[in-house]
Amino acid sequence: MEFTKGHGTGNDFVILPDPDGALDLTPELVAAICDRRRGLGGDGVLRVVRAAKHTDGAALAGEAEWFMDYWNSDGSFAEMCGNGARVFVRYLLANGLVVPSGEALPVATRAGVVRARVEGDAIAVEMQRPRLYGASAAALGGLTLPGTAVDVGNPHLVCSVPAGLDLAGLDLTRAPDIDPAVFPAGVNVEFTTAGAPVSGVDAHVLMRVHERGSAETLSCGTGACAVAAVALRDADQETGTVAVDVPGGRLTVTVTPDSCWLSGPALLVATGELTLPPLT
Ligand SMILES: N[C@@H](CCC[C@H](N)C(=O)O)C(=O)O
Repeated sequence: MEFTKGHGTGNDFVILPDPDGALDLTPELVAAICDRRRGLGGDGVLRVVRAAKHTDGAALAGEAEWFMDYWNSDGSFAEMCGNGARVFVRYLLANGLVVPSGEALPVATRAGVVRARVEGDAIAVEMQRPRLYGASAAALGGLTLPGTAVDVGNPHLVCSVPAGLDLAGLDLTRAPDIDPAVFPAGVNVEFTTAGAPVSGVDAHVLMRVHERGSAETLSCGTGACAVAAVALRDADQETGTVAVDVPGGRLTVTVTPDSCWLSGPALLVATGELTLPPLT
């Protein structure tokens, strides 16, 4: 079957066109495709399916033609993927599946319909406004770091790394320990520290992430939104623009009274033919 590979700030996805929902995608198949040695490799899979043809998208078919069926690299589902949505829109545009009209382009997801617009080389997606809902902590390598639980359609825990501790030195080769009572469905854990001032933004933070279902990735769009919301709260601001530097590049997050725009590069890098099932 045909595939396209794409990424947004190094968060990479295998894109599978399946307009009529005919593909029997299973957790095992997704994990095999995302395997970086035996498969194509990716942080996740984006299946491009008509909303009307997918059980999780059918109720949204009146608002958006296309449903982003997002899967993590371990074969689990997630409600939302910010970088995935941006790459998904790049794919729709590149393949003539949506017509740019000057209006924001709707995409159905498990977290509802998001809207996207092209901003020069970047794709911006209007996400739900991050909701900060409590305190928790993550433990790794003998450290316990306090953090804030944030809902961006999917769950996040944003932990500030204290001055004197090297963000780049954190060992994210294994998942941080989290409180399953707070996060019964697991959580994406972001580690942040302040960056040097950048003109034109209200705050600048550096971020690394250990994603639920995908391990450490070079970037996480929903994570950047969560981190931006926490940075603004810490600056006593309800709204504002935050530059979030991730290992794969820079994302810009603008929080308004009722929404959150995530912007950054979204690129398609390859197309080809995938032999299914690559399960051995
Ligand atoms: N990388 C994504 C988030 C993908 C989903 C996440 N791993 C989860 O399970 O919630 C992004 O860019 O937002």
